[in-house]
Amino acid sequence: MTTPAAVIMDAAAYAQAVEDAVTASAAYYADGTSALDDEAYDRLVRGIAAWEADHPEQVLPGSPTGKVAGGAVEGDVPHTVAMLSLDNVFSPEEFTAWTASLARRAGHEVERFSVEPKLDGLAVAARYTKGRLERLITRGDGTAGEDVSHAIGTIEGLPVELAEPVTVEVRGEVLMTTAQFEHANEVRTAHGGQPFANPRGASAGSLRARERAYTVAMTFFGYGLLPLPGTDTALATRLADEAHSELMARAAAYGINTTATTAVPGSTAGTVTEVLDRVREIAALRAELPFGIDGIVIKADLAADQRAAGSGSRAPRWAIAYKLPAVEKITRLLEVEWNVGRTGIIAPRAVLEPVEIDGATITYATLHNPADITRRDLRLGDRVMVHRAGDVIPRVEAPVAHLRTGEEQPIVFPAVCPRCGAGIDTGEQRWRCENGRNCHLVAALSYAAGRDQLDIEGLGHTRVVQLVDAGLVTDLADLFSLTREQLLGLERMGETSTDNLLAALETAKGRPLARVLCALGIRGTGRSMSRRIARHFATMDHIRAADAEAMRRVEGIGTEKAPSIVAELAELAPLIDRLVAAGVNMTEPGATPPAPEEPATGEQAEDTRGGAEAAEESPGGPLAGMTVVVTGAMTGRLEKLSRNRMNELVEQAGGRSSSSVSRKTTLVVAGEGAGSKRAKAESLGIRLATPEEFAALLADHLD
Ligand SMILES: NC(=O)c1ccc[n+]([C@@H]2O[C@H](COP(=O)([O-])OP(=O)(O)OC[C@H]3O[C@@H](n4cnc5c(N)ncnc54)[C@H](O)[C@@H]3O)[C@@H](O)[C@H]2O)c1
Ligand SMILES: [Zn+2]
Repeated sequence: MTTPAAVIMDAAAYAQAVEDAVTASAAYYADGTSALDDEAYDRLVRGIAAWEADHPEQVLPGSPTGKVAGGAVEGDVPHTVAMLSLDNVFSPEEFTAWTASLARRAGHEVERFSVEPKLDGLAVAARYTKGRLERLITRGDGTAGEDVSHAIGTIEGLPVELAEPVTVEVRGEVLMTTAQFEHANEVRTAHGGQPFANPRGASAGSLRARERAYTVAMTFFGYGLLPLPGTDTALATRLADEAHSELMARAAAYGINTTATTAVPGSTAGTVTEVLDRVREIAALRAELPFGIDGIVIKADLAADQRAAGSGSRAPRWAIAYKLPAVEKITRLLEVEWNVGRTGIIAPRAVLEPVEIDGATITYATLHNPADITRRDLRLGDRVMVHRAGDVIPRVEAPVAHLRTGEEQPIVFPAVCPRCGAGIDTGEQRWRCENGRNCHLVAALSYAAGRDQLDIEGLGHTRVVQLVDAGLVTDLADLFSLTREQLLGLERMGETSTDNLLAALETAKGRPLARVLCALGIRGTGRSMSRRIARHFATMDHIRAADAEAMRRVEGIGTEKAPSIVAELAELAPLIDRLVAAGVNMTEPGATPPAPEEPATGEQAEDTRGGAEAAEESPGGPLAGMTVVVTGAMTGRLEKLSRNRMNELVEQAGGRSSSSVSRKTTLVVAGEGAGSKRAKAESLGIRLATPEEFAALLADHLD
């Protein structure tokens, strides 16, 4: 699994690629503000390397290939021994091939490897004189680094004073744990700064920053220990001769933090198989680690093997990075959705421009909670760093703030529960619908009682909440078994309102099947779909008897929707049974059930389908075969009818209701103030009717 290379066509594209890579690299090491994610950067550098292999005479001196930090970083403090990068392998095969070349250089099979996580931060050298930390230097270009001694004392795991008064250089990685990163961005944005895109960038930026009004914590993990000019001879000899694993134990004894304190401690292995087993173990733990790793570093453990293998100018030959797939990608934040969970927690979710991370296409990512959005200063349209490791739900790490265009928009937080419309308890970090666990039920019942469904007068949102809170109603059917006594027992429920509500419930039982079906709130079936299903099947029994195939005969129901509707109806069976028992109407006025299907195949099946449709419409009423659009204000007999009721009427009269005028439209009912739809109908030569004319046409269907 090697990152594919960018394709470079000519010298001009090559020069541009070199410039882009160096710019990205400089930003990456300086303060973590590269415009590219690692995968994009690696692809670019591979493209550069491929082009250079074909055009060796045209290699530009500024090329990043073969250099530590891509040649983009400089320093003025010379390193005693070069601080190199690492070569990479991406598969067991590549790793095995590397051990073969290592054996050739060492003159024998290497029999002891050290295996450590490859920590994703930045390398530093810490110089201790007589046990005191005196100087901290970045890797720089490998030969000289930058003095960052101002950070001494702010890095956990890198003590100012060692447990022994030794003069040594400790090398290791400075990084931010996930918690440190979150905190750093919080502090930073609170000080008016822009958030860092990811922990690696945050540690690079924070380590180099001087004279900030605040300090943020970072963590150090040592992975190297070597003598300095002032080291006493006996110790220097031991440091030169000890195995890597022994040096790590020594560093830990001095008080330096190492991977030994983590869930993925460095270990040794005797064979390639053992190494690969350990690689798999570490990789499997990656998603749960409190810090980022981007691979596993395998080193020849014994000093003699290391010496025999030697080093190149960019990387040692005795160590290799077994790279793991990238877990971070930059993409765009398109939208924020607010979902209400089972317990009423209202959780934001990021809708992303689809991005592939480690083989999976990511479209959604968690945003934890509203405070998190504020803390990260996220905006709609932001380029964001998305993190996904293993099966853990992808998360938005942070905005890539330096890529902002100014077009980004603030994220609007909901003022009421997006599901049931109740107030939101914003007292905690995680917002919660005031209806808590009842949110779903309240939303479902309020919807069912709504004007376009069962139209139960007197059963508004507040009343629903009251009934649910009192435990009187746990589903739709319970509404119809409410007693007078129960209702009278509720607060603010007098005799009159009780009687009115009971009467309204009685009326609701007689609503057409389409509305009852709609009240059930089956996913993907709104008002018009419910009407079509009800008209097609005529009775609830026919609907329930339908399999996916039969369901698909309803206009507008495709292969995906049909089985899900059938399955949901099956789930609702007990509820529907109880509604039937309560006396709720389960037939659609004016509709006739479909003729029983004759088994048919191929073209014949199509014919049967056409026949079924024709049969559905033929009993049809005055609007049979017509597609009707209603627009403008209704008057006369139609004045009080909602648009939904109008559409319902159209369909009861055998027509199809539509909301937009097209060539398929056969009639436009244009009331007062009908604007563009009327104009369009006129331009297309479509028949127009006034509300009065239409009422006359529908006389039989108006009550
Ligand atoms: N996004 C960008 O714009 C951009 C630019 C430049 C580089 N990069 C990324 O940086 C990487 C190359 O950087 P690099 O040169 O620092 O090399 P590297 O990160 O691939 O490997 C070398 C480094 O690994 C670190 N390391 C972690 N754990 C270690 C351990 N246990 N033992 C030894 N070393 C350990 C050390 O810091 C060492 O310097 C690539 O993955 C590239 O994608 C990205
Ligand atoms: Zn709610």
